[in-house]
Amino acid sequence: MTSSKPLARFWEWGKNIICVGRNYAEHAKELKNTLPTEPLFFLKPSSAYVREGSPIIQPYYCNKLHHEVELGVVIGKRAQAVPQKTAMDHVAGYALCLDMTARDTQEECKKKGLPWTMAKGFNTSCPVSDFVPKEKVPDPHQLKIWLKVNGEMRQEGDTSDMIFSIPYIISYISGIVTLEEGDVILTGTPKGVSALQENDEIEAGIQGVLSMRFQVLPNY
Ligand SMILES: CC(=O)CC(=O)C(=O)O
Ligand SMILES: [Mg+2]
Repeated sequence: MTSSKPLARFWEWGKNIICVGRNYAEHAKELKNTLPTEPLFFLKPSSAYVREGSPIIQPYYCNKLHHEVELGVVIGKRAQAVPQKTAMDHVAGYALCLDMTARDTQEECKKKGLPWTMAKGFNTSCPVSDFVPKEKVPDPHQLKIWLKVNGEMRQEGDTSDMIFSIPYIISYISGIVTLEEGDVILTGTPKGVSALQENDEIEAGIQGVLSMRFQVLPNY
């Protein structure tokens, strides 16, 4: 197993950000989406990363910027078509991630049958926490993740509610896209996504593990 030490700065490596969508039934329901029969996934460029201390910038074309709090799984060892049984051997640790979404743009893309890159992959669309080595998380399917906006709770989810488990997701994705050390898989958001305003303060956390803060700024 590769040492988890260099992964403490996984967000600087220009690695893949792979996002699973509709992995919580209640969230799929709130957006009136159907439930997937296999993991639905899309990519963000690594320029989407932003760290605490820097703001989330609302894209100029977006009038409905949504937060989606998600558990990130950080890959520690190359995974190519791995079975579920050994999938967790490829995990180095975890991070809290936000899948920032230009919801109005995504709705337009869906209507026109276009890819979601402008809606999901813009600069600062992937705020991330510090890296948490897997030894510090006894069971990643028993974590409470939450997000507040200006002190008000908007999202409270439990990773036990994920439709597809982490080993299943790794096995499925790695059969299509080879996963490399430093790649991150965002595992989908629980219910409670909502629109943000300029200057809103976001605080999000994994209960008992860590929390992080970000401010939303306009693009000018
Ligand atoms: C409908 C979405 O935007 C999918 C997604 O990113 C999620 O469920 O998380
Ligand atoms: Mg998402």
